Amino acid sequence: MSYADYLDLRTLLSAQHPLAQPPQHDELLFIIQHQTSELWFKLVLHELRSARELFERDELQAALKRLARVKHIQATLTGQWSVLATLTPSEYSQFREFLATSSGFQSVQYRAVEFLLGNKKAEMVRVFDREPEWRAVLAELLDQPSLYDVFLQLLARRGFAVPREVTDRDWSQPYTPHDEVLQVFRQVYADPAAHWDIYETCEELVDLEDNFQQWRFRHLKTVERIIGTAPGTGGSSGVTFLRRALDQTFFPELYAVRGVIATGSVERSGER
Ligand code: HEM
Ligand SMILES: N[C@@H](CC(=O)c1ccccc1NC=O)C(=O)O
Repeated sequence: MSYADYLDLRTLLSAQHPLAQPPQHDELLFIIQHQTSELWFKLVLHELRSARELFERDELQAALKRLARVKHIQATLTGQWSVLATLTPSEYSQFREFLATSSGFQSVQYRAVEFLLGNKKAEMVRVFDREPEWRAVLAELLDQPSLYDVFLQLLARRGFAVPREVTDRDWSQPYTPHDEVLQVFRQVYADPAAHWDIYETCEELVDLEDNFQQWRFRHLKTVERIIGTAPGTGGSSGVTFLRRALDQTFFPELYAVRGVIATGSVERSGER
């Protein structure tokens, strides 16, 4: 077996099909930027699914190893935006019309990562009505607990007061924050040494979300410099839509607890 056989390079390297007529030099960059992102999304999914299973089996250290790898992949994905940022508005406008109404909305792997991390949006499954295998993958993930859901179940098994409505619920629904969960994290963050592995896992999850937000931010800023405030090919408002995504959080109580710790028991003396 050769290098090319093992890696199936004939398939991989013949999968770039620029559409612009006359051909445009920069379309290959656009295609490869997306394809490499999709390859990394594939590995992120593989690692996150495994991390979720390890949480279910109470194998926290092994799960953390998976998350550490995901964080490095995210850093690569975020760094990669600088390659696409070399695409100027003039260059992009040479082939944008050939993309028609296709858009990142239709990335099944991206949506799968969002679902696994807990951003459940049932309506996004319908995007894949005409691609039944992909629709099935997403429908299955929609109905399964997210990484955060299984982490909260693990905390309940460890004896923390995580309410029943959190550990046993309709997983297809978006997660809603609970004060009881915030109190659990308050306990953990008030005495890290007493709950070290849990504390470490919480911080890994925050890193993961932080990295995800950095990817979103670089997407937004790259899009802004290439198409400004033009609406997206997928029918959204474009950068306004992308900016709103930055307000979303996968792990609400892990962010809320920071305010609690920062303020401690000190009463605030009026807002300014
Ligand atoms: C010139 C480059 C790019 C532009 C102008 C652009 C623009 C946009 C816009 C405007 C949207 C909102 C949906 C729409 O109305 O189309 C969007 C969504 C999206 N884009 Fe891009 N994008 C670019 C490159 C990329 C790349 C390289 C990726 C990597 C895979 C990507 C992944 C996504 C994803 C996953 C979404 C859905 C986000 C969500 O639903 O929150 N985009 N993009
Ligand atoms: N939404 C982009 C088009 C775009 O970026 C795109 C088009 C086809 C396949 C992937 C894409 N990437 C991310 O949205 C635009 O409005 O120009």
